[in-house]
Amino acid sequence: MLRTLRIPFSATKHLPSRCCSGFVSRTRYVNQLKEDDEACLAALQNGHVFLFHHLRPLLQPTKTGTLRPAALVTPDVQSFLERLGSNPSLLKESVLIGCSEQNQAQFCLDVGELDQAAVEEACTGNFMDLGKSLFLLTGEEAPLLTKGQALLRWHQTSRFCSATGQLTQRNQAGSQRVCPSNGIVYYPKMSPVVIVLVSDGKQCLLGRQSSFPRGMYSALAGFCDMGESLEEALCREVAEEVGLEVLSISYSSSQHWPFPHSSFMLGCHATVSPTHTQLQVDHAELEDARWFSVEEIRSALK
Ligand SMILES: NC(=O)c1ccc[n+]([C@@H]2O[C@H](COP(=O)([O-])OP(=O)(O)OC[C@H]3O[C@@H](n4cnc5c(N)ncnc54)[C@H](O)[C@@H]3O)[C@@H](O)[C@H]2O)c1
Ligand SMILES: [Mg+2]
Repeated sequence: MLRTLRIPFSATKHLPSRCCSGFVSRTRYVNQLKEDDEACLAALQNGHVFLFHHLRPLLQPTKTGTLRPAALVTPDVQSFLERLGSNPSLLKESVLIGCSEQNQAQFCLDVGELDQAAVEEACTGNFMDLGKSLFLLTGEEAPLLTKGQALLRWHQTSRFCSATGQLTQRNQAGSQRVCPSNGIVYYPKMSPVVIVLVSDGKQCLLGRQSSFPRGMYSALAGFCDMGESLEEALCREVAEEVGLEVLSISYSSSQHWPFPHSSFMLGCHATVSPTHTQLQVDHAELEDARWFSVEEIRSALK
């Protein structure tokens, strides 16, 4: 059986935004801050901080009536933290998420230990569910919040060494945690997931899980198993979920997906033989799977 992985040139359209020549220097600056705790602490003093409350980001209204993530300057954050009687070292729990085009380091901080309403009043904003926020934000701002939430969640749920049970210590950037007794270094974890639009040349295959909102169908998806290639995971998932054999694969693009934990979604197209399209749906995984014509997809997207 022929199974090929083709990376089309169009994948370049998904490269990160690099509108000015500072991309390399910003990238290296962020990398340096991950390595150097003192430099990272100094950058925090002059940086921008995005606040979360129990992993829900703070959004502020703009003059045009839209919402934006609140990029607060550190002295302002420090002063209202003091005013609200927070632990003085709370600011140091910020995690580094990037660097703006104005060369300002960007951090996230979860202030879940403080009274939510008091923080919202001090910052003239509201903490919102991340899933809902993503429908309200522009493409450029949403990834900052998903990255920040994922990193904050990882620190909140990965505090102990799985070999010794001891509390691990994070570096200032929050890019790793180290066990003080055996030196094991832990890095933020993502699970690779393949998501695939299967086609027989005329129709495409979509499925739905019983947990999806009514009427929603999506491309097939599944977690990669240990030791599998992307291609192997894709062929296994399609075989498991709908009982079809894939003939060819092309990679499309990738995306970090924060729900329910951090997944690294690898988007692909795949073809099956137009003479072997009979589905055998595994109802333990999918409530339904169906072939859809181009016209049906067009009218659903409208
Ligand atoms: N169409 C879709 O299903 C769709 C669309 C968009 C995003 N996603 C995301 O893709 C991810 C995977 O999709 P799925 O649920 O269909 O996967 P799946 O088909 O692999 O089935 C999920 C099951 O796989 C097992 N599993 C194996 N490795 C796992 C891991 N690292 N983490 C959690 N469970 C693991 C668990 O038993 C789990 O119940 C989900 O997180 C989902 O949010 C899926
Ligand atoms: Mg699945």
